[in-house]
Amino acid sequence: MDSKQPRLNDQRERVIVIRDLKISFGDLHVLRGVDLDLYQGENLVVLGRSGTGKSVLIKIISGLLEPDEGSVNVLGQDVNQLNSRELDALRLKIGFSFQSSALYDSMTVRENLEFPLIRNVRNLSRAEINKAVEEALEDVGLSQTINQMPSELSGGQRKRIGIARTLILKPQIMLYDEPTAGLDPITSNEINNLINEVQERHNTSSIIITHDLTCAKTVGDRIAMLLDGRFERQGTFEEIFEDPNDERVKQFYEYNFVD
Ligand SMILES: Nc1ncnc2c1ncn2[C@@H]1O[C@H](COP(=O)(O)OP(=O)(O)OP(=O)(O)O)[C@@H](O)[C@H]1O
Repeated sequence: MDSKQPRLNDQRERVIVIRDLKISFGDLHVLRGVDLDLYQGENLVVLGRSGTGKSVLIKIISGLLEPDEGSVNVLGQDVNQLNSRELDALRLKIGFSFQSSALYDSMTVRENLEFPLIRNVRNLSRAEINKAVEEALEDVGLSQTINQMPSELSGGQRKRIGIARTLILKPQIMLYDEPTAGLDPITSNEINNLINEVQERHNTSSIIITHDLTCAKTVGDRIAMLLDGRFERQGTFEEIFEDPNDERVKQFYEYNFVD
């Protein structure tokens, strides 16, 4: 399988800028000086073994956790300086696709998609809501499921609907936490393609956290590997994995299967 041709924006506008980020829990120094840039329109894959602090990083970016040191700027705003109302407004511009973001089983697909709209956007007409739901379903290629219940859908379809529910608020940044976890290779491939389609259609900037190197290779314009609390290695998939001498990188590669 070929790697993705990196899609790098000429103007290189940055939507996330993180500098010297540090956080510890007691004696556990999780992030020890993280520097990271996310450029407009790119897919950045964050790789790292379990417990290296990937979820902590996402929580800091979204203002759910405060770092001990360092700066986090998201869409031009210093996250640590925002009050709770400003943070809520910023979070509406970020789409979270988490493993735990399950659909409501008692609601149809349509109702699941309407839910974030009705809760977060005031004064929408019925026609506007219908249009937004239809567009979001088209985005994920599942228009025909609009009146179905989540229990009638496959795991991959549910995942796509979950992503549609996030896209309906037209986020500028997408954060995908292990998007292919628990999915078979064919369904994983569909989700990887969807991540690329979302990027192309909406020019969204995304961080994709994954252990899955096939996912990293398929969706990543750039890969950042979290090692010992820092992004010591950043680059294209080939750049990251071409150095056979770095034992930690090698171990990670050998742990996975990439065709
Ligand atoms: N609120 C907290 N209080 C104490 N320790 C925490 C807290 N949040 C995270 N940790 C610890 O920080 C470390 C990093 O956790 P994190 O969830 O970010 O790992 P991860 O890289 O996302 O792992 P995985 O790939 O398994 O999800 C872990 O050792 C975890 O126990």
